[in-house]
Amino acid sequence: MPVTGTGTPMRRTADGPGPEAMVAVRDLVRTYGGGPAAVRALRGVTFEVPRGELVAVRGRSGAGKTTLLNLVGGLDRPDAGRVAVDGVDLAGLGERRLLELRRERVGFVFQTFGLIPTLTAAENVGVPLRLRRAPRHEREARVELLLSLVGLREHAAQRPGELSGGQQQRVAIARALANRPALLLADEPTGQLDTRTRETVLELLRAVVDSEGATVLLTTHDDELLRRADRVFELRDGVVTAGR
Ligand SMILES: Nc1ncnc2c1ncn2[C@@H]1O[C@H](COP(=O)(O)OP(=O)(O)OP(=O)(O)O)[C@@H](O)[C@H]1O
Repeated sequence: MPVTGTGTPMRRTADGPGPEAMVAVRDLVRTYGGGPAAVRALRGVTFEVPRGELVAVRGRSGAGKTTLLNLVGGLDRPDAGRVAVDGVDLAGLGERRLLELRRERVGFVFQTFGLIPTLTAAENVGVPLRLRRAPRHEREARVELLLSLVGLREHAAQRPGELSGGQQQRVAIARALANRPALLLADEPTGQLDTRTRETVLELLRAVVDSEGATVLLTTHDDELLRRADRVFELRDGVVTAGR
């Protein structure tokens, strides 16, 4: 069973992103607050994420990485500039269409995990499948596969409060992959993992890109993850530059 994506590996472009980039960001500006206390998190960010690549954004704490992922995922709106996902300009979408795009095309791994505390690990992973009313047998098979891929089969019945930070992070990754998103957005997806589980997650992220044709945009400080990325951007002083 495919882990994610469309099932068809996407075309790779050797000489940079073409017009059909999965994510295209132009002159993105996001300022929090106003007056002298205003924080200019993004000051004109432009970059593209080609389809079928694993792209990493690095930058110091507070550089604006989470802000950028939230804008790409349509969880927040920019003050200026454009975000297009899969050729769709997010500015042109109302809240309902944005929600549909997120549910159907995008998987999120948040730094804070965003798990529902009253649900078990398995139920959390199954949430996106319930939302799209997947039949029960499909849901159960998919949840089981994903939990074993992230090494958590034995923890299926535990609630987030009964799991370690690293285990919760892996539940969040499994949940983000539940609907086979074309685009996976992940904020520091290996931040809480030990060496062994980190390797599992690194391999999983590569697999969703290499075997399933998904596109991954993530933020990280993890050198090993940066090494395995197809492309690295650096976010510094509110703008993005090529990171390597
Ligand atoms: N809701 C908010 N209100 C006010 N300021 C905010 C808000 N969210 C973020 N900021 C500020 O915007 C800047 C960028 O924050 P962001 O969380 O995007 O950084 P980051 O690169 O993800 O950091 P980290 O690596 O620590 O997660 C920071 O200075 C932060 O304090």
